[in-house]
Amino acid sequence: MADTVQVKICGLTNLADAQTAVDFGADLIGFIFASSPRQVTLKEVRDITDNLKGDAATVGVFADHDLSNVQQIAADCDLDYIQLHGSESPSYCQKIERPILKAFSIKDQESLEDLKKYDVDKYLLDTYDPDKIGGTGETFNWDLAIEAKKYGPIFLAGGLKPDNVNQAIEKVNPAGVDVSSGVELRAGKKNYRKVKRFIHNAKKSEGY
Ligand SMILES: O=C(O)c1ccccc1NCC(=O)[C@H](O)[C@H](O)COP(=O)(O)O
Repeated sequence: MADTVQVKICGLTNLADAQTAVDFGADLIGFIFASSPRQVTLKEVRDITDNLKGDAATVGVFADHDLSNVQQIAADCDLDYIQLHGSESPSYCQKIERPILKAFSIKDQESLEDLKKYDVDKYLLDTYDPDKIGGTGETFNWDLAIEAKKYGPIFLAGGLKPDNVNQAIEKVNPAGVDVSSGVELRAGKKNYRKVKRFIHNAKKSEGY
């Protein structure tokens, strides 16, 4: 049986969607401060987290932001994790005083070379796309994710959906799975049936 897998629902933009994800059992919920159709403001995230019931960890997603900007937002929103989704250096990551999910765009074997330079809490593997840094809706070769586990705990992202998340967990046995577009009605608005099925199917792998 697979180990306990953490489920992160990303790209949340409003309280109703965030509360639904938490109520269905999400372990982490992600808010995108990077440029994205799912981008949120500090005020929007404060409004969500101030009113949210439950104990999911909150994740702020940034890409090549000024360090001081990240630290300020993290403090103002009391974020539990910082997800760095750009080309932040290892020394930049060391300066963040909160647990880090460092995202890596995976294209081929060579993409894994970057991981060995970083000492972070979690390695989030996402699909390489020349035009998007996240939310691609596309999977990558999961054999590379299996190989990446030698560097530390990985979160598998990229093109996961209710219908393939169980297969992904059975194959890769990651520390966590992450989804954004695969559980949406449209960019920035979640489909509750898909959110429920995604979390159910991910947790099913643990024998739930
Ligand atoms: O989702 C976005 O729009 C996004 C934009 C810029 C940086 C990061 C972004 N998403 C971060 C995530 O953690 C997503 O969940 C991850 O990329 C997977 O997305 P998807 O393939 O749509 O499930």
